[in-house]
Amino acid sequence: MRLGSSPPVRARHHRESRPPQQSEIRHHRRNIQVSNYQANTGIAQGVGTGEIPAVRANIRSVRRTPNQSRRSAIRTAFVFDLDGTLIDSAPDIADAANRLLVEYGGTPQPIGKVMKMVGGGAPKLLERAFAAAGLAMPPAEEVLARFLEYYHTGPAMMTKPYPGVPHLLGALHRAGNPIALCTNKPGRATDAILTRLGWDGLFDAVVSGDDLSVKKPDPLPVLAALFLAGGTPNRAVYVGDSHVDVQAARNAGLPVMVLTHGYAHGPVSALRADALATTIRPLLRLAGS
Ligand SMILES: O=C(O)COP(=O)(O)O
Ligand SMILES: [Mg+2]
Repeated sequence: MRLGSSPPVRARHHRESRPPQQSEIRHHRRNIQVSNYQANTGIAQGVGTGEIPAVRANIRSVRRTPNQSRRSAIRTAFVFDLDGTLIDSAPDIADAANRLLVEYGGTPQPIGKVMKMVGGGAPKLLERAFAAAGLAMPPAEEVLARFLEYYHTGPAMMTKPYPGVPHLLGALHRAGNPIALCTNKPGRATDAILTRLGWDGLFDAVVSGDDLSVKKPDPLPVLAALFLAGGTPNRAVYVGDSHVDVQAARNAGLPVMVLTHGYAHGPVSALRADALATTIRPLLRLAGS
């Protein structure tokens, strides 16, 4: 369920007349989506970066509970990118993009090339794919809708978590570290992938590429994800794979670690991240910290 549409599925607890059970409250609080946040605060789609203080104030006053504040205040928060960081999603993305290129009379592009088009959101990917195929770009909305039709038929057919990722996320979740997902991938595909991987309820907040009026590298999605998850910038780390992530983290004032297994466009050393890692496993040391 995205911003601006009907209430989020997880808000169903509000409709029940009996008080929610403790287990439900926990489940609900651990699954804060931007759409819940918008419904509860009245902040509409179209917020700009100048409104970050308002975002912060609203989240603090509306979302936090004494318990959750105590828990999050003493734990390092993690904001994760999705594609190329937690999951190797390029095979399914390339498959959908190539089916689209063929539909428009182009030739399929090798997966290695498509990988380098990922990171700036689906509209950017499509611009790059049509340019690589030597095709004139059709109207952006039309081509995005067609791409998503293809992609939604199986967004996690070949997509897999990178080694160590499920273990890390489980450890952070159990240890009480706030964990947020901040991806430029459109929300419907994000949700489908999380479900397919069995990750529903794992993240404390999920902000996707079409949840807000701006995407990474704008800091707003990063900060919204962080605050919604119960974290604060002075005790948080961003984990990504591309220049978009490094820029977004810098803009949000967060330290950034880059995983070298992802979809960076050039040499990862040129990204000037605070840390580079070949796998996500080193972060295990921070579980509970
Ligand atoms: O859809 C994209 O372009 C990238 O998604 P990401 O932000 O999870 O890397
Ligand atoms: Mg990425």
